[in-house]
Amino acid sequence: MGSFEVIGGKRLKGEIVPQGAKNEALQILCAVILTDEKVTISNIPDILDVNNLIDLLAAMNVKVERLDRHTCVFQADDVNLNYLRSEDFRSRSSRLRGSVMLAGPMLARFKKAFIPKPGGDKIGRRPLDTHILSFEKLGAEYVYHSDDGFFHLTTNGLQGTYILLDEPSVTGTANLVMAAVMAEGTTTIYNAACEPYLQQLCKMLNHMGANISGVGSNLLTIQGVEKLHGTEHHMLPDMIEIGSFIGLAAMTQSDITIKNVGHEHLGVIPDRFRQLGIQLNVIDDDIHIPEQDLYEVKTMMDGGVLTMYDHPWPGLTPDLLSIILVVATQAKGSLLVHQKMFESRLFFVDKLIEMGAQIILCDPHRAAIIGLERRYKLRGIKMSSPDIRAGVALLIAALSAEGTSVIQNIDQIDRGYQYIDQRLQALGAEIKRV
Ligand SMILES: CC(=O)N[C@H]1[C@@H](OP(=O)(O)OP(=O)(O)OC[C@H]2O[C@@H](n3ccc(=O)[nH]c3=O)[C@H](O)[C@@H]2O)O[C@H](CO)[C@@H](O)[C@@H]1O
Ligand SMILES: C=C(OP(=O)(O)O)C(=O)O
Repeated sequence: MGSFEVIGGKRLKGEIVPQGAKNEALQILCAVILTDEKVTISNIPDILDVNNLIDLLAAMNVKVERLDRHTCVFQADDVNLNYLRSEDFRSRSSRLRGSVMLAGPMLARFKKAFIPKPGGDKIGRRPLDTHILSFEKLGAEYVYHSDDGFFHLTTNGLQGTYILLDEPSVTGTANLVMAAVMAEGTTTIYNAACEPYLQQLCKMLNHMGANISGVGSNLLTIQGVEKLHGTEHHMLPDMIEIGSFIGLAAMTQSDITIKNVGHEHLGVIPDRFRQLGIQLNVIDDDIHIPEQDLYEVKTMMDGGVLTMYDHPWPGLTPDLLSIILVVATQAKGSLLVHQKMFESRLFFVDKLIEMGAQIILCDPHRAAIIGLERRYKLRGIKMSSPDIRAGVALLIAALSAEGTSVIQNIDQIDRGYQYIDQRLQALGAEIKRV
């Protein structure tokens, strides 16, 4: 597996264009199975997870025509149902989390689905209960095969009903919505996740002939339709990449403009970075981060230490907490990061501590960061990327550090960040793939 060698301490300068959104892409690509007509998707990020899902669709016998690296035409008019019980399907599905969302469309269109153990970040327990219980409420039956970890789902026909989700799972809501669009009657989903990824999915499904209302809220009403047809869909910019670039600019004292960010879809993200004291200028649809010597973390109104925690949309996504944490290491002031959703996502702070950061890992969910105020730089070290966002947080730390760092296991970063070494080189970073 490859590594990045980074010589840190350089200020960067220039413009960067965010890729299409990874987590939107994973939902949208699964939705192409809902019709036998052509679906054209553009602004597809050229990243490992998404390319693995495209290959998986092709292995299911979905026709895939790549017009360019970011645009594909899909046609699921001859899906190979037998393939879904194969070892190859199991092995390909286990490479990414998003593969789990093939189940909803399969149930809707073919009345059966297989869910092998999905892959994705190892950041804590990631149960599938919300997915399976929702399918059951729509009228599917399941058998769990403990020998190979497959869920096998079948139905005689899905029936719309009222479903109160036990938690607003992102992929669980997407799976349920895709199952319900062709169910008989009305499905009401309360406590639905409503991230921009899901808003985009619902928008695309409505263009395909679905009847979903309440989009953007946690109460979705879906009138089942008999058939969906082809459409065209353009992916939003990746809000997690945008947040990562804001953090990168601040931490490396760089002057960076992030182009075409889709500001109206970023929710609280810009304000969370402003609370860290980072100056952001929104110019048209770009975000400009000027070179800043120091940023000072705000306190609570009563003077207490600021806490940043994750929360389902429109709260702060957990996927940006690792980035926020690394940026706080050089701030003036202190921050408490509380990662509520995942219990194994903060252990990478060991590496930051080894680099010289002042962090106290209070427990698996909470880390207190005492900003260094740039009194001294972090030191470059050899480290390994445990998951996608910790990987990028460590990369940001390495770019700001004194000396050379080596980051191993960069497949984790390539899962979600497109051509990241080349795009950082274009900003003046000294990074190479070794
Ligand atoms: C492919 C994809 O889209 N992955 C994203 C998706 O994963 P994914 O859809 O797998 O994550 P879920 O939304 O299901 O939940 C993630 C974890 O948080 C817990 N949980 C969830 C909601 C809640 O209110 N309270 C709570 O504790 C769940 O029990 C679970 O352990 O959403 C996560 C949460 O935004 C993101 O980190 C992932 O990047
Ligand atoms: C956790 C993430 O991804 P996945 O759900 O694909 O593992 C992420 O994108 O931060």
